Amino acid sequence: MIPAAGRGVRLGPGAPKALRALGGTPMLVHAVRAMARSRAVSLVVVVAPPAEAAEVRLLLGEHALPERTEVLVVPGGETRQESVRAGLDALPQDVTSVLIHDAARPLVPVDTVDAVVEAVRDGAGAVVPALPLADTVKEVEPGKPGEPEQVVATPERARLRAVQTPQGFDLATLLRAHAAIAVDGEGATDDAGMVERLGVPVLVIPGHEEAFKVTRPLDLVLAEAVLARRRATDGF
Ligand SMILES: Nc1ccn([C@@H]2O[C@H](COP(=O)(O)OP(=O)(O)OP(=O)(O)O)[C@@H](O)[C@H]2O)c(=O)n1
Ligand SMILES: C[C@](O)(CO)[C@H](O)COP(=O)(O)O
Repeated sequence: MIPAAGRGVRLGPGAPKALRALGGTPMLVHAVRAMARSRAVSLVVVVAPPAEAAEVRLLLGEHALPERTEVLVVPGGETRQESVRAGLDALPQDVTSVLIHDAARPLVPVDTVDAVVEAVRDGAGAVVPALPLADTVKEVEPGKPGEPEQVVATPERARLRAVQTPQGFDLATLLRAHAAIAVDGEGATDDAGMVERLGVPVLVIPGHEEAFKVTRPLDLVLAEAVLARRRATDGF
């Protein structure tokens, strides 16, 4: 499943982020192709910005994908979590495992996708690809408006990871996590975060530098450079 219904406010004004061009092709198309490159993926559910769902259907019809890949487009919600919920509701009954991948991570290598799949097939209830941090991270006490923040703690960096997507799940476990959050939970910024709260172990596997999220304008500059290098060396 590819949540793609965000506006991309941090990227600056323009079309919804998933529809903005990367190397002349919408970011969403790159993300769908990145997932479809894995032979384990037979269905891609795209969660589109509600106002652009018809446009997204047309767009995906116009761009080549492997023949074995079925694509379904559903409208998303106000938050990423609501969009993922909409995507889960659209899954066919026979699905037992799901990968959830941000449209905003268009350049994830297929080896990373396959490594997540393998870990789920090996029995993990939830799997996240992750990388160690390069910066030191501070926990802060947010000040009142106009006042500076104060540092309250410095978590031990060696124990921290920056988490990427695709995140892989046993579908029943993820559905249980969503149901629990709907009853009494605060939202989570990633899908594995919800599963953690059930007390289900979340397995960490190595992420990849090229699976970075396009969030701010400089990320788009980096994505263009990575794509140009791939096109020059790998021809895609
Ligand atoms: N209501 C939402 C919000 C986000 N997403 C998706 O979740 C992924 C990760 O979100 P992010 O990169 O934060 O995207 P935006 O919400 O678009 O970014 P911003 O906060 O800058 O607006 C993206 O693929 C985005 O399209 C979604 O499907 N539905
Ligand atoms: C799911 C995610 O990409 C994992 O790092 C991230 O939490 C999404 O956060 P965003 O604020 O919606 O970009």
